[in-house]
Parts: sequence; C-alpha cells; structure tokens
Amino acid sequence: MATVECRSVRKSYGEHEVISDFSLSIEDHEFVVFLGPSGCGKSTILRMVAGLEDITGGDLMIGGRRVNDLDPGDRGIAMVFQNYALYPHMSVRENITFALERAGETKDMIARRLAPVVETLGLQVYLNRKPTELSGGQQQRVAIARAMIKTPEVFLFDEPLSNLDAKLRGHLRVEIARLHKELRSTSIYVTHDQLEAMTLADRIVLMNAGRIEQMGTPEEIYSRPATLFAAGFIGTPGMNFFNLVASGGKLTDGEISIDAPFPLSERPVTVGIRPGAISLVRDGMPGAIPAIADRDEFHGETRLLSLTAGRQSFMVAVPASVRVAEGEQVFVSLAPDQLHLFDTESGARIDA
Ligand SMILES: Nc1ncnc2c1ncn2[C@@H]1O[C@H](COP(=O)(O)OP(=O)(O)OP(=O)(O)O)[C@@H](O)[C@H]1O
Repeated sequence: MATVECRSVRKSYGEHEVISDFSLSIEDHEFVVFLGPSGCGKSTILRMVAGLEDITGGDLMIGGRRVNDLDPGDRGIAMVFQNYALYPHMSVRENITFALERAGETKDMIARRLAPVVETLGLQVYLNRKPTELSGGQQQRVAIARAMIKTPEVFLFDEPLSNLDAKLRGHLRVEIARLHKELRSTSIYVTHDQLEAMTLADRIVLMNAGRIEQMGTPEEIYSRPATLFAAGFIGTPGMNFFNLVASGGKLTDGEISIDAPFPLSERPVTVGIRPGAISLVRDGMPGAIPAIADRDEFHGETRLLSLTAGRQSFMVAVPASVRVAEGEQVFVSLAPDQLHLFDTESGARIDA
C-alpha cells in the first residue's frame, strides 16, 4: 500500500516560508500532478517527499508510516529528474542496474529485472552506449528505466520532459501514461505545462504561491475553475475576462451589457468565457455585441481573432475559413451557459 499524505507540511528557508500548512492525501495507484507557475513550491514539496529537503513542520506519511526523518533510500520511492542525471562514464546498462548492483543483488536477478524494463522503454539497442551517445529523449528513457527497475512504491517526476523538444515531449508523455497504466505505482508528477497535467493526471493539484489553489480531475478544473487564478491558468488559448458590474439583472460596464445568468447583488464581477464559447453573429441578433477586429492568428484548424468591444479586449476562436479584416466591425454572442462568474475582489467563483 503506497499512499502519500502531507499533514500540515511547512517549509522555510531561513525566515522565508515557501510552503505553509500544505495538506494532501494521495491514494494508492493514483497519478497526481502538481501544476503551477514557476516558484509556487511544486518542486519543494516533491523534494520533501523524496527526502532531498528537510521538512520544517508537519508530518509526511508514505504507506501510513511517518518518513520525515527517513533517508531517501529507505522511503520506497524513485525519482526522475528534469536533467536525467545519468552517470556519463557508465553505459546505459550500467546506469540502469547500478542501484541493484550496489544493493548486492545477484547477476541473475538483475538480468531478470532488466529485461522487461528495457523492453518496455525500447532501449535494447542502446544498452552498450554511453549517455553522451544518446538523444535527450533516449537519455530520459534511461532515467525512467533506472527508476522503474527499483520497482518503487511511489514514482516522483520533476519536470521530466521540459528539456525535450515538443515532438519528443508528446511521445514520452504517451509512454509515461502507458507505463503508469501497466505498473500502477502511485505517482507524483511536477510540471508547469498544463497539457501534460491535463493528459496524465487522475487528479491535478493546482498550486499558487505555496498553497493549493484547486484540486480536482482535469475536467473538473477546466469546466468549473474555483478561482480567477485557476480559470486563467488552465486552457489554451486562455480564458477571456470581462470586468463588469452586476446591476439590475445585467452585467455591464456602461458600453457592453449581457444578461446575468442568475440573480446577483450589485457588485463588481469578473466574467470569464473561453474563446471557443464566443461566436460571430449577424447584426440584429438579440444580445449581439458590436466589436472591432484587431488581429488574427492562424492556428491551423482554427483562427484566433483579437477583438475589442468598448473597453474590453478578448479572443474568439473561429474556423480557419472565416476571414475578418483588421478594423472591421463584427458582432459577437457569448454562450450564456458557458459564463464563469468571479467576485472581482476575492477572485472566488460565484455560483447561482
Ligand atoms: N534552497 C533554497 N533557498 C531559498 N529559497 C529557495 C530554495 N529553494 C527554493 N526556494 C524558493 O522556494 C520557492 C519555491 O521554489 P520551487 O523550486 O519549489 O518552485 P517551483 O514551483 O518548483 O518552481 P519551478 O517551476 O520554477 O521549478 C521559490 O520562491 C524559491 O525561490
């Protein structure tokens, strides 16, 4: 059983507290992704779980056992780093088997463990090469093989794909997902790449400034962001935000006005809507908002138009075949069931 539990975990560097009161329970077999901007504390938490950083306060439990003071080697974890951290003078085979050899395992047993790992990661033909004779993606596969061969209870990944080009990143992402399906080890994966988070995670832990901003499945966070921060962080292209005021059943800034989706007391409201939930419509449609086209970006199947309506600027995703000239006036309609409302001051989601 390899659950991981952080109970009010804190971390300070001198006077500077970077993690305050962090609590999280990760279930056996679960794949949890820590997602958040640079400096929000993702790596610090992972490194505390790994035993590479001291814990300033709170309890860290792995498999129900308190591990705050255990050495990394005694925690039943294996970690894959961003920079591979392979031994340059050793062959691929030696890099993968080094930990087992050091633990005094027999040659037979090592060979038996090596074969399936090498096969799963497609490394057969590289076993006698040195890491410098491999591409970045191949080196990262060796690093994953080295972690896998330990058959850990918990896998920790610290931005393992961020040094690779986009194509390789996509490829290895699929491999990591497949590996997890096969091995079902409890996994914690740190990234600032939301696409990795959305595609790999059973559950995303979205972090901001050392705190958990929102936790949930990728679908939950995407379709019901709990805060303005979560709404702005998840989704490419990003969500549009309109700064409006709720008044008399409307949301308005004096120039544009939309129907409030439910009764609201008078107050500043930030309305979020994704670029795909706004459509171009004909003049005269009820609720149509006039806007001026500023720019358009070709994205292959879609085109992303930048528009301005009064004081509000926003993006609309349209099929690539739709052409709008710069400076042209258009009319847009906002899908009423796809509006996300937030309290402008606190950033908290407002529901009916
Ligand atoms: N050894 C250290 N001494 C002092 N401050 C540190 C140390 N390591 C990290 N920090 C600070 O702790 C905070 C969290 O850092 P951390 O590396 O966990 O962020 P991160 O979310 O993983 O960011 P990134 O995606 O850039 O790696 C940052 O403000 C960082 O400056």
